[in-house]
Amino acid sequence: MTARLIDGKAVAADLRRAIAARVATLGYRPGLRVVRVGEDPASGVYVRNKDKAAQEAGFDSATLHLPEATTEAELLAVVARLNADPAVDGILVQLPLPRHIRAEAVISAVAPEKDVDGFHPLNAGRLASGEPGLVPCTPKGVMHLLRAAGCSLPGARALVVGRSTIVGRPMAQLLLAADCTVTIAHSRTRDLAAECRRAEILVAAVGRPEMVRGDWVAEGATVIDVGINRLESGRLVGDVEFEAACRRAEAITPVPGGVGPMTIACLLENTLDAAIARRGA
Ligand SMILES: Nc1nc2c(c(=O)[nH]1)N[C@@H](CN(C=O)c1ccc(C(=O)N[C@@H](CCC(=O)O)C(=O)O)cc1)CN2
Repeated sequence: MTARLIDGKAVAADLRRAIAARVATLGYRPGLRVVRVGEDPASGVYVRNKDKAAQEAGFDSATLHLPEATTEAELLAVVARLNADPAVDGILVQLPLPRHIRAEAVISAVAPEKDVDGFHPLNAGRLASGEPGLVPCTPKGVMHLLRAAGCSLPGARALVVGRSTIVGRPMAQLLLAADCTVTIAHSRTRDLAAECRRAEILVAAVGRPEMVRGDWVAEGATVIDVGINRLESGRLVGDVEFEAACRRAEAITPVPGGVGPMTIACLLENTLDAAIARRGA
């Protein structure tokens, strides 16, 4: 079997077009502010791409780039100002932050109704309770991809490899909300290979290059690779051994061009939802 590729670029482009069309019907431009602290080069690329996508969709978007030496108190003051600004519908603080700033303190300081990353504990709690709220962009994007790929979710055995608060946990909650039978695997899981081989839907979000071996993939599985790892050669690879997995999976996301583009499209979707919730349609 050679797996069908799930084209994240195309699905993201469709979603972005639909969002732009909806924005054009509003009597205002949804406001997005992305805060970047320091000089992490990858963050620089992601923040630029977010700003560009937001502008293209008709948002009022801007990036606040603060120096590496910004203190936690200074960053919290910036967040407080954005919370109070009526022109701002969505606030995103790009991660990772410099080591001297506690990410949890900053995430908790963002007003939950403007938390377009969906990382605030209130939004995490809403997701866990099955209540409506803002949902983290990467797992939300994965759900769009599974649906676009025609994957049948109710009752499916889904395995999420990784338990981060940003991807693994919300991913498991979203799959559960879609009636999958969900397992979360992590660094202490015994016999990860056996767990993977049982999965009809396998979501890898561990951040370790090609850790999920091709022969761990069940015949006919749908494989979603959330990992984006840059090797010393400069090549980007996912968390799944792609070529070997393609021989067993029915459908698979590539890296790049799979989940990554969906993260940005879903940021726009969250910002549009936050704007409509605050200001109306
Ligand atoms: N506040 C946040 N910080 C971070 C998040 C997040 O959702 N919120 N996620 C990641 C980085 N990220 C967005 O911020 C992101 C990563 C990758 C991509 C993407 O499109 N990747 C491309 C490849 C890009 C390349 O060549 O390097 C792809 O997969 O095709 C988009 C967004 C951490 N921080």
